[in-house]
Amino acid sequence: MTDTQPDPRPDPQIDLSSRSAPARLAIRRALISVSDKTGLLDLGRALSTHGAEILSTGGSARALRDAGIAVTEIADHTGFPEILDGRVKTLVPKVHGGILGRRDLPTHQAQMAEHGIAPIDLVAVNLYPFEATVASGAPFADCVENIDIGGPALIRAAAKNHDDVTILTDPAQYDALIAALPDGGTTLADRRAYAAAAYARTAAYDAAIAAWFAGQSGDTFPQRLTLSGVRQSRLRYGENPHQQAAFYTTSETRPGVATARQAQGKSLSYNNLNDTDAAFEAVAEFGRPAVVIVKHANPCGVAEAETISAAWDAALACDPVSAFGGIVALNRTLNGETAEKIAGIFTEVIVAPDADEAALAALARKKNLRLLLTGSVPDPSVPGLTVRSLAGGFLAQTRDNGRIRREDLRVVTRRAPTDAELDDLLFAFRVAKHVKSNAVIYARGGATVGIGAGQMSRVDSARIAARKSEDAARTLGTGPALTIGSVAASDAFFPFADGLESVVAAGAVAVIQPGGSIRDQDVIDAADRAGIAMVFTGMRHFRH
Ligand SMILES: NC(=O)c1ncn([C@@H]2O[C@H](COP(=O)(O)O)[C@@H](O)[C@H]2O)c1NC=O
Repeated sequence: MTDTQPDPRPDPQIDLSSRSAPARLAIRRALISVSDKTGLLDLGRALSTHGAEILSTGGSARALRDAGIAVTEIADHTGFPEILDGRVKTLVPKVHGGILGRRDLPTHQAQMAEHGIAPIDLVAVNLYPFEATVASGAPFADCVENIDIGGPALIRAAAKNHDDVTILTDPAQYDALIAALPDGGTTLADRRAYAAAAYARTAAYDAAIAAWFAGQSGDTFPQRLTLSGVRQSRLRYGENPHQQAAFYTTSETRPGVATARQAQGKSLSYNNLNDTDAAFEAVAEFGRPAVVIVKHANPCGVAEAETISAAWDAALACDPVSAFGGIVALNRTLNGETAEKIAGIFTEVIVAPDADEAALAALARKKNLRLLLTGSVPDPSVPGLTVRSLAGGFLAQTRDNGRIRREDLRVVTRRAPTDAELDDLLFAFRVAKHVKSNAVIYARGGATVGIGAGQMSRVDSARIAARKSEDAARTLGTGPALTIGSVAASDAFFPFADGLESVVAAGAVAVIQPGGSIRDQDVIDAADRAGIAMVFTGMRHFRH
């Protein structure tokens, strides 16, 4: 569940002696104007029971009245009708004066009395569903009409005058408010927490509107970009125990860690979330049943096969030592047979679109193992933005949704790859996209047999991948390293022939790489001398 409640505990650093605000604020008059009517009747009933007069706008007033709760239409209170199809309902001095007038200032009190303005002690507002309207693909005019004007004005006014006014912006806050009524109302600490949540809400709302407008004119990188998220959980710690962390979700509905249902297991850590995201994005690249095992955000085994169980076997065989304590992502429903096998080694997280009954039963014994079910798999070709912070700012870029197909490849060597080699080359290059640079991948038969990740030299990545393949062959007792006769993928071009010569030395018989180096011809000549096939993709997949 989304963790939207403001933390009502006062921050010890904050001076709560604020002017003459009472310890508890009794609510004599409340203004309710909500689009999302969830919890409205419970709130209205509780306020009414505790003697509050309720003012309310059209639809909210109707719902309250229909439930038998006493309510005054805002138009009757202000003496001014709701006009312009609801564009002006509460934007009148009698409402905003009642919210903004300071109770501790005699001048404010005198002016309020002079103009017949009654104080409003609580404002409960949630906004026109702009984000949901946009997400539904509604026409431009409908989206514009769903930009709430009066609501944010009420929220901002009430939050500003939090000394005297309680502001609720989310039905999830109603229970706490209802519980505070018998105690005499909200505390100043409560109201400050609600005010913080209120400004965060209007900021996020305006950020969504700004992003939508920028998107309408095709501007992916507007002059000012506001990131907005809702805290889904506080994490026990960050990447390391001395770091604090929390998980925020955005409005993006891409299937993955943010939208998944956790079917079992301990709570997810910062590293779990990061690695699971990496694993699930990688496994989504493949059309056939596929498994990706990730350690420290890098795949240590990837395979596709006729069945998900066979894909697991092949992915594990790539590097069974590193797979210990890994994150396992599947692009098909987890079945009992595969679940039994995965549970056979220590696994931190399994993420899959779904799991059948047998799988759930098989994993139930492993109480700590986290199982995330996402419903579907993300589409790797869908565009989107990714961001990363750095000192003094953040970098934004479009998601790497590049996908190389067979027809994009250019054969640059005398020998052309066979059909089977082409399949493996494309497979290996898709894996390379999800391995930190410099990445060199060896693959055969739809499975990785050696992964070299994150090295400063491409030659080192090639050698490390080959050595790991030898280690795996030794561990599994399968004879010589499986790189012999494999294909190799490089995420970026070989700047010199030495990288290519390394993969040839490891036994690769076909290579896929972007090309584009000024020394491409040296690399092609080396490939021809070795009698291997090589294709250029024209697309690089750096990943940092
Ligand atoms: N225009 C106004 O003065 C105004 N005052 C409040 N609203 C919004 O009207 C909605 C509630 O309307 P109703 O109670 O009629 O269902 C709320 O989402 C509230 O944010 C307004 N609508 C939009 O701007």
